[in-house]
Amino acid sequence: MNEPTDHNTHTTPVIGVTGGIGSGKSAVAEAFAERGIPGIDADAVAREVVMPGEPALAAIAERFGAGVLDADGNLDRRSLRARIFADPAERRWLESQTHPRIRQRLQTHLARLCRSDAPYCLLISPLLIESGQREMVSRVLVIDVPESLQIERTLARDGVSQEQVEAILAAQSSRQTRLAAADDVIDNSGDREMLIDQVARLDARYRQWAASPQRHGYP
Ligand SMILES: CC(C)(COP(=O)(O)OP(=O)(O)OC[C@H]1O[C@@H](n2cnc3c(N)ncnc32)[C@H](O)[C@@H]1O)[C@@H](O)C(=O)NCCC(=O)NCCS
Ligand SMILES: Nc1ncnc2c1ncn2[C@@H]1O[C@H](COP(=O)(O)OP(=O)(O)OP(=O)(O)O)[C@@H](O)[C@H]1O
Repeated sequence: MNEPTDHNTHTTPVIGVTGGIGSGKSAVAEAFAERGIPGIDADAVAREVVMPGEPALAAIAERFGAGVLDADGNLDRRSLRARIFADPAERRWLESQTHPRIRQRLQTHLARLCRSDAPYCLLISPLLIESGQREMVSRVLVIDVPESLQIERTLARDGVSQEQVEAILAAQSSRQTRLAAADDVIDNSGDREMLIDQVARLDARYRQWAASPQRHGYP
């Protein structure tokens, strides 16, 4: 197992896709995938590191008690979600357990993904800027929507209360902070067709950029 661990060893450039809860990251990733661009989703990797048998799950059960596990020993995500978004100190503790492991696995997944034939690939993460994952990518694509729309779309999608969505939003970077870190922005306040059009335009630019010998500046 000699997986490269440094992002500089990847031959395929990685674009970080970020945005707050319900901004449309998955929808954007799907539109890129339809154009042949693969991606790895940090939320999916975050689920891997708390599977039964993983050290992070044992640490969580020790800290929060067996009440955060279901009858089969799986993480009760709803229960943990309620606890960590009600208490920033508990959230920071959870992140101290999970984020280093998530980062490490993302490196492994990216190393594999970036040996594929794709011209470039994506790292899709809600906390790209907040969690140090920024270092793993060559540029940052922010999916931008007003907070009111984030809340509206998340409420329509998930069985969560408005209060909980607002608590999750409060735990994430502000819209301004995210936009300040952006190399590129997709405005996802319109319909899906508008989203797909923006992805098509960006994909054309990214392909040109990825093929350029020095990959600096804007394509
Ligand atoms: C608290 C948990 C169990 C809730 O699980 P649940 O299935 O309900 O939500 P899911 O994991 O799909 O996350 C949904 C959204 O919540 C937001 N979110 C999740 N964790 C965090 C966090 N630590 N800080 C801010 N927002 C977060 C993100 O926008 C994410 O897309 C889970 O989110 C978790 O383990 N979080 C800690 C790991 C983490 O930071 N993951 C974020 C990706 S690196
Ligand atoms: N342009 C759009 N028009 C209408 N609905 C949309 C649009 N883009 C995304 N949605 C819907 O809004 C919800 C949130 O989008 P999506 O799941 O892609 O966001 P996300 O950023 O991946 O969220 P999370 O961080 O919570 O995983 C989904 O139900 C999705 O189908």
